[in-house]
This record gives sequence, structure tokens and C-alpha cells, in this order.
Amino acid sequence: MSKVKVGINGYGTIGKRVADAVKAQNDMEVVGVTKTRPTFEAQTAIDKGFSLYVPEDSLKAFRDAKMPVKGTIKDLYKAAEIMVDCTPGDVGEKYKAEYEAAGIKAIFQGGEDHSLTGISFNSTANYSESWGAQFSRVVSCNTTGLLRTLNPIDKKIKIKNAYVTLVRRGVDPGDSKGGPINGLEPTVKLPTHHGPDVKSIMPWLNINTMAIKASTTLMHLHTVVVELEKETGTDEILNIMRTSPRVKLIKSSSGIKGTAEIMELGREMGRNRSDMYEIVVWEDGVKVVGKMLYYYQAVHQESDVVPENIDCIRSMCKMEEDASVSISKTNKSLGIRQ
Ligand SMILES: NC(=O)C1=CN([C@@H]2O[C@H](COP(=O)(O)OP(=O)(O)OC[C@H]3O[C@@H](n4cnc5c(N)ncnc54)[C@H](OP(=O)(O)O)[C@@H]3O)[C@@H](O)[C@H]2O)C=CC1
Ligand SMILES: O=C(OP(=O)(O)O)[C@H](O)COP(=O)(O)O
Repeated sequence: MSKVKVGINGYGTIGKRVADAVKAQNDMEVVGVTKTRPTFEAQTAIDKGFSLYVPEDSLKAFRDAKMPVKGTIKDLYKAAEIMVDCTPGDVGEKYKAEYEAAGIKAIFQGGEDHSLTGISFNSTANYSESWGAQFSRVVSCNTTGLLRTLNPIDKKIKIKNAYVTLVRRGVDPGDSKGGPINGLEPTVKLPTHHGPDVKSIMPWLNINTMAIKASTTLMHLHTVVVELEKETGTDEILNIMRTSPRVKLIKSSSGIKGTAEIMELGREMGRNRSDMYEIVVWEDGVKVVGKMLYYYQAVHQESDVVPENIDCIRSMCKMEEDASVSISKTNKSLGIRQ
């Protein structure tokens, strides 16, 4: 079986990780990645053996920087069967017409609206909905995190209402221009877009979200309060989480007090870029009282969507019909145990 040819438009925080994850699969290959500026990341892409494609108006800058490029972004369309668009939020929508004209498939990321594709993707919640689709959208890191725990719980014990506060990292570790440098910033446009984004995949779910931006770069942290339809026990919820893909239960008694220790764990696990692809739940922070469920979870925003993109490629390119087979294959390639 020939490998599916994947192009990555936007070799940035997400794009570089998706490129490495595609390279780690035996049923797909990276045929090229794009950058607009000859930065160190462009050089590392070349050093890793990725073919570099750039916008027409960037050709001179890369020539002057003596960075070899294979062609323009439009040349990449000729080599790829599917593009993974990892350009900054709202930039992807400008490329959709080009992908369409080139007759290739494309996956967009959470910075684009659900309306751009009409299909949003999460491997455990709705893998088959993207089957054979020309366009789909992998939901953002926070939405991916919420779906990974709320969807399996809702499947077993119906959720009446969910109330989530997202404490969001200010910027990614590699970003020196964002903020807040000091303090906490409430997102006053309420309810935040996260609830509707979860509903793009679980439209029946009553979910209410608020968000606070914090001066940290490491991870997002969620407080989740769920009103269940029926009384249950803490152990039943823990068992659901323990058997849900890409959810990792940890204990504060193991020294993992917060997101700093989680990222240190990623280093200790020898993960590529110390990435924590799984949603991390404090086991001793899960509590059920009657019908009310309380828990905390941490999201590594730079990497949790990466395995989702791999599974989305398999669904859109009709490579594997069984979601659990694709999830296991992807997990194995990335060192994810469950
Ligand atoms: N970072 C995060 O925490 C998460 C981000 N996402 C989503 O993933 C997507 C990408 O985000 P992220 O990786 O953080 O973005 P980055 O800014 O890290 O990377 C963007 C990439 O796109 C390239 N680029 C910029 N403008 C253009 C353009 N006009 N045409 C082609 N390429 C361009 C950049 O190249 P150059 O640098 O050379 O200009 C860079 O390689 C967004 O939709 C975002 O919402 C989803 C989950 C988490
Ligand atoms: O938190 C994120 O998006 P989300 O709040 O839509 O889930 C991503 O990490 C992107 O965040 P940014 O828009 O602050 O770069």
C-alpha cells in the first residue's frame, strides 16, 4: 500500500509537530512543509530532511539566506494528496480556495471556525464523520482536552450540565511577543468560544465556559464541574477516565503538584520536545458528591492536537475505518500508552 502524501502549510508550533508525527507513521509521508520567513525553524526543517516550500514573495528572502527551497506553496499542492493547514488562526481560511482549486484535501486547525469546513474532528468523539471528507477541522487544544474527558463520561453517564473555567497559558514557550507578562486576564466576551466549539462535536451538551489568561507558557488548566443525570461514585468516573484514550491519570502525591511537574514528566519520558500529548487529570482531584462531579485537567496546548491530526488524515483519506485501530496505531508511534 503506497503512503499517503501529506503537505504541511505552516511549519510552526503545531505544524512542526505534525510533520514529525506524520514522519513517524508507516502509512503516510511528509512531501513538504512551508514557511514564509527564513528563520531557524526553516533551517531545522531542512536539516531534518523536509522539503521546504515558500510563498512566491518569499523566494528572494530564502535565496538571500541561502536556504534551498523546492518551490512555491502552489508547487506543494502538486505533490500532496492532503494538506494539514497549520497557519495562524484565520489565515487558513484564505487557503481553502487554493486547496479546492488544486483538488486536494485539507485539515484546518482550531484557529479556524467550524463553519469553514462544516465538520470538526476529535478521534474518540466523531472519527467517522470525517470519513472521505475533502475538508475537516481538528478542534483546538482546549476543545480537544474537554472532549477527551466529557465525551466518554457522557457516553456512560449522561451529563445534564457542564461548567468549565479554563485557565489559559498566556503564550507558547517559544513566543516572546504575547502576554500577560504579569497577572491574570479574564476573557470578558462571555460565554467564551470554547463551549460552542465543544458543541460543534457534541451539539447536545449543555456546556458553559469562562476563561482566564495567566502569565504562564507551559499548559492550560481546566476546572470542570459536571451535573450528572444520575448519582454515581468517584471510582466509576475514574474507571471511565482510566480507559479513555489519551487521558493520563496522575496523583499529586507523586510530586506532580502542577503543570511545571507535568512538563518535567514529559522530559523524563523522553518525549519529542518533551510533549505531553495526553490530557492529564489529577486522580486525587476527581470527586463525585451525589450527582455533582468535580475534576481538574491540564492540556499541553502545543501537542495534544498532534495525534488528532494523524487520525484525521486516516479518516479523510479512508485509510482505516476503525477509529480505535487508528488511535492505537498513532499512540504506539508517539509513545502514548493509552
Ligand atoms: N499554539 C497553540 O497552542 C495551538 C494552536 N492551534 C492552532 O493551530 C494553528 C497554528 O497555530 P500555531 O502553530 O501556534 O502558529 P505559529 O504561529 O506557531 O505557526 C504558524 C506557521 O504558519 C506560517 N505562516 C504564517 N503566515 C503564513 C501564511 N500567510 N501562509 C503560510 N504560512 C504562514 C508561519 O511561518 P513563518 O514563521 O515563517 O511566518 C509558521 O510556520 C492555529 O489555527 C492555532 O489556532 C491549535 C492548538 C494549540
Ligand atoms: O488556547 C488555544 O486556543 P483555544 O483557546 O481556542 O482553545 C490555543 O492554544 C491557541 O491559543 P492562542 O490563540 O492564545 O495562541
